[in-house]
Amino acid sequence: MQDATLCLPVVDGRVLLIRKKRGVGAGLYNGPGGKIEPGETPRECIHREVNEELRIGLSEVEKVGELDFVFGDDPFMFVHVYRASDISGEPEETDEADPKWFDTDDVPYDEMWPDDRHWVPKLLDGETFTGRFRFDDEGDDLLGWAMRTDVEF
Ligand SMILES: COc1nc(N)nc2c1ncn2[C@H]1C[C@H](O)[C@@H](COP(=O)(O)OP(=O)(O)OP(=O)(O)O)O1
Repeated sequence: MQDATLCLPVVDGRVLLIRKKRGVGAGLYNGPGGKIEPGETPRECIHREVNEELRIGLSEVEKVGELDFVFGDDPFMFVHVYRASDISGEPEETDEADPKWFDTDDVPYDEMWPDDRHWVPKLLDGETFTGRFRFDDEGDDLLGWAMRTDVEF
């Protein structure tokens, strides 16, 4: 199982997403984030990844979720999810990511991983959650999911 992180900065009624340019989920909108490196904490990872992908800093960062992704019968990724209420700097396009702000009532779910429509609204509503999402072998179709809310981290 690969551990990873994901963060959605939500500032002034808008959420900052990236159009992923390479790797897992390339072409889709997602929050910035990535795989946790050996010896790194999840919190250290999300600050590093956001800086690498967008050249910005995060502030008022809280952990709000944990997502467990399964492809076929195999564990795929365990993702620590953060919400940031502020950023420092101006998001820049890099070779990994193209940033874009969206109104929180206009999130582009049709261009995101299919699990996102189940947990992103909870994050935007200030809820905490865990979720387990089971995809087909290739990770194309979401076959089933289960979520809990009001979780303490
Ligand atoms: C399967 O469903 C997923 N849904 C969502 N919303 N996000 C997902 C899903 N699977 C993975 N992710 C996220 C979790 C991480 O934020 C990234 C992983 O991306 P990547 O493998 O490209 O991570 P990096 O460390 O940036 O990769 P390289 O440095 O090796 O390019 O996707």
